[in-house]
Amino acid sequence: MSTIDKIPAFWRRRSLRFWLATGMLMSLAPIFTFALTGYFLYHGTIIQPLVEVASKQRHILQPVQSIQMSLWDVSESVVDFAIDGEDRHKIAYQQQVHQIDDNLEKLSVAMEDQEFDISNINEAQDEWRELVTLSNTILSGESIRVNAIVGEDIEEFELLINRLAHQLGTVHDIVRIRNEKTHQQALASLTLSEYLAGAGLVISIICSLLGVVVINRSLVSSMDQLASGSMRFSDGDREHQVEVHIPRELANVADAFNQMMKQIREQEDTLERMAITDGLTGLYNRREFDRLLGEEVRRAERYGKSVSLIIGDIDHFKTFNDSYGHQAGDEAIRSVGQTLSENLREADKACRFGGEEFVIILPECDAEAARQVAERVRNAVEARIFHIDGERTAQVTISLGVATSAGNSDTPETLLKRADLALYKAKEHGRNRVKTGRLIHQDERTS
Ligand SMILES: Nc1nc2c(ncn2[C@@H]2O[C@H](COP(=O)(O)OP(=O)(O)OP(=O)(O)O)[C@@H](O)[C@H]2O)c(=O)[nH]1
Repeated sequence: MSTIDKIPAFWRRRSLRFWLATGMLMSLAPIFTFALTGYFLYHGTIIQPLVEVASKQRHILQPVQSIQMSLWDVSESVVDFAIDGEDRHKIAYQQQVHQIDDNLEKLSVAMEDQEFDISNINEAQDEWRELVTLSNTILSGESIRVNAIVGEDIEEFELLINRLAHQLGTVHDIVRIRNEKTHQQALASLTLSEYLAGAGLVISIICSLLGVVVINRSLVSSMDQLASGSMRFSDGDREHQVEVHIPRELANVADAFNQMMKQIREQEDTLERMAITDGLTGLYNRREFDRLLGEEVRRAERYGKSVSLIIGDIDHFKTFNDSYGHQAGDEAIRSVGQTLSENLREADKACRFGGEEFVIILPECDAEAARQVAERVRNAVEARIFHIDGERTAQVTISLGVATSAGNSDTPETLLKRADLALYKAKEHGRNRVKTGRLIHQDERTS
């Protein structure tokens, strides 16, 4: 499966903006999510209960504590009055009574507001009223000493004070217990929030890493591919294709790059072909022939095989040119070139040696086989009728010289020389014929 097949169609060709936005969203989404969740969680389960606790503290526990303090002042004023009968105790008592009345009222309203059971507070109010009645009775007496009656009243007064204090203590405890419960719940929520914040942090880090991967996959690795593709091409790897599919912008660059590389490849191929071929016939040119002959002679030498060489020259070509014109001469050369290509094996290499001369390299081909090839070519050239100016037709013949090198008997130059001598003989013996060159001696080769 190629890389492109692994990318679902939806993701292919998505723009750079899309990938950057996706990467950023992946990084930031968990942070926003956890921030919002955290806010609602903190607000609903921690802040709100704590605010409630503080509010209860202020609206219930404060009046309770204030009443409890005032009760001791009331007790002190009444008892002191019973002892010394001074009016200042009455004044202090009245002030405390007002305060306790006020606070009891506030307490009752606050507890009702906060949906507490107010039976205790009602009982406390009843006991307070009883206490006020008894206190008023004590404070109306003239004695400055504690007599028997006042003593009884004082005892009952203290009993009532204690009961009221106890009642207020119960109210205080009820509120405190509920506050503690709320506090505990807030603390549990705080712990849960801490875990969630930890998990959120981990998820945020993972998502941020995923965001980095998305940006890396979409941008950095695509750019790396482009860079490595350019490097490979400059290092000579002409077949490498840059595979970039995301983001769209870089995929377009990759497409343009691949297209450009294809054009360069094609131009290079054309140039390479032009450098080794002859423009008129499409056969190998003289330079390539020199290289190919050297290569084949060396190969034959190394493996102890034979290699043959045929040189052909169009007969009376000067006369042909003079009769039909230079363009017709070119047509004749092209026609002979095509005849050669059509009558050779794939391994054989036909070249235009220059002018109206051709050479054929026949690897792993002995003298007799080469002679037969030359004969076949000669016949084919003679039989071919070609058009020279749209209307007229013409024919040419060709003389051919053949030379064969067995093992290390020849160098490229001696093989060529022998084939050339054979061609000369073919011309001498009347043209349109094949002649085979004799073996050259060692001293001839080195001279
Ligand atoms: N049209 C054309 N003529 C060429 C080309 N190259 C060489 N010639 C001509 O080919 C002719 C070769 O003539 P010669 O070397 O005298 O030989 P020939 O007339 O073929 O006689 P033989 O080879 O002895 O049969 C010359 O007139 C060259 O000008 C070419 O590319 N095109």
